[in-house]
Amino acid sequence: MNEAALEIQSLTFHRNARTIFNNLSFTVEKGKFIALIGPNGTGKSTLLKCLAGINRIDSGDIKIFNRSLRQLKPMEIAKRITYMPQTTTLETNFTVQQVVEMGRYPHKKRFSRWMKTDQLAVKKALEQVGISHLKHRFVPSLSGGERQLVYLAKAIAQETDILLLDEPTSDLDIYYQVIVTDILHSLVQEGKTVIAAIHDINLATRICDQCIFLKDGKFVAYNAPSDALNTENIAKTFQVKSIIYQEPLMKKKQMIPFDVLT
Ligand SMILES: Nc1ncnc2c1ncn2[C@@H]1O[C@H](COP(=O)(O)OP(=O)(O)OP(=O)(O)O)[C@@H](O)[C@H]1O
Repeated sequence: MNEAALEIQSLTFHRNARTIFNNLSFTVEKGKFIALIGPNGTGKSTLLKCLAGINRIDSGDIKIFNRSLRQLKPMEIAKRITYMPQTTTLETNFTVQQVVEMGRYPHKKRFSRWMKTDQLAVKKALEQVGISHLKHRFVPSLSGGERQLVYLAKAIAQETDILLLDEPTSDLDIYYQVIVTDILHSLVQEGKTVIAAIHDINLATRICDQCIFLKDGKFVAYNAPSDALNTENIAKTFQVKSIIYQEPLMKKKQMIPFDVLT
């Protein structure tokens, strides 16, 4: 097993007196791509926000590369973890370039100068995501999919070891789904750890190293997709009947939902 990028020990989190997670423990290996799969309202975004230090957990501990989040200041966390939210509606009138530059803020001291490394990181992220041509556009003028790419570029420009992405492909057409999937793969190849909430089960299980099926704050499965993707886990997680088949060209399991369980 690789070094642990994240160790979650007995995580408990309540919201408005409701328990979202109770004593949840798991480990994420460095350099793995984890897909977080589960129904609406089951806690995927909440979990990502806990891991990013945005949601303060009630008890337990989250360690990133062996250091507890509790010991780290927000700027220190932001040098190690990028969190890309699900909602990409930014009303403020920033250009694409300015938003991607915000990814560099954790690396800057107050009043410190903009360095060549910052400029290069922004340029590289814009190019990698394929949105250099949009850099002077104002973000509110972009389509939903274009905005999602801007936020991904910002996350990449932050140059962290761990990326937590909430629905990074939900607004994208199939062309950009493939582009973004390739980008995420190359980040993982570089040794980065990616956890992404993804609703498209076939996409998620095709591209990840391991997937978490989450239901009401509990793990139904945390395994390689070839093991985790089965009719029982789909039924337990989504209350849906499904057919699982082996796609012959990619040799990956895929799923067709066909009825709800009553
Ligand atoms: N700020 C908030 N205040 C109160 N309740 C919240 C808040 N954010 C989320 N919740 C509730 O916490 C639960 C988990 O929400 P969360 O957003 O984590 O679900 P999710 O699995 O990401 O769902 P989706 O797939 O719909 O995005 C839901 O019942 C949601 O209504």
